[in-house]
Amino acid sequence: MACGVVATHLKIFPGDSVIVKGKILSGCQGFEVNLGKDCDNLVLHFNPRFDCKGDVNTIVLNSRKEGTWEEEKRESHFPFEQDSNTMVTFTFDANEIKVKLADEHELCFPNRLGLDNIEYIAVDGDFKIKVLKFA
Ligand SMILES: C=CCO[C@@H]1O[C@H](CO)[C@@H](O[C@@H]2O[C@H](CO)[C@H](O)[C@H](OCc3cn(-c4n[nH]c(N)n4)nn3)[C@H]2O)[C@H](O)[C@H]1NC(C)=O
Repeated sequence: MACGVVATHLKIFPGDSVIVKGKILSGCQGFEVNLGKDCDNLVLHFNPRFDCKGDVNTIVLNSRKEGTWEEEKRESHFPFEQDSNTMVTFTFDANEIKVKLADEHELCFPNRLGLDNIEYIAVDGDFKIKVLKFA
């Protein structure tokens, strides 16, 4: 997997959104967007998998607390194509993170860590980030 982009010391509060735009590389096995406090405390690990770790065309979502993965959620709605551009919007709320995919489909993931702000974002995998926008 490519070594991606990391942004720290952010001040993302409830009601704020992060828009990630980029290109899914040809032959992509998977990519991930991680949001949270730091790399070991993630309120959301968003991990579309084309074909890796036993998953095919599945979005794996999870949280990570003090370096330990918690219970995964899986989403079979998979509007991603290799060698194409995509956009994902993450809207942070005190109780959950709303994820809007490029086809307007929305997912929700609980704010299990109870974070009242997000200061860390990391994008990694077979993905070339083009835009990281805060709204
Ligand atoms: C079936 C038996 C065991 O279950 C498998 O267990 C794997 C290992 O935990 C799961 O894969 C991990 O799933 C995680 C999300 O739950 C992550 O996607 C993880 O890859 C990313 C990753 C980040 N990090 C990491 N280490 N340190 C930091 N900061 N980040 N380590 N791995 C994957 O390696 C994998 O998703 C899971 N599969 C199922 C079906 O549950």
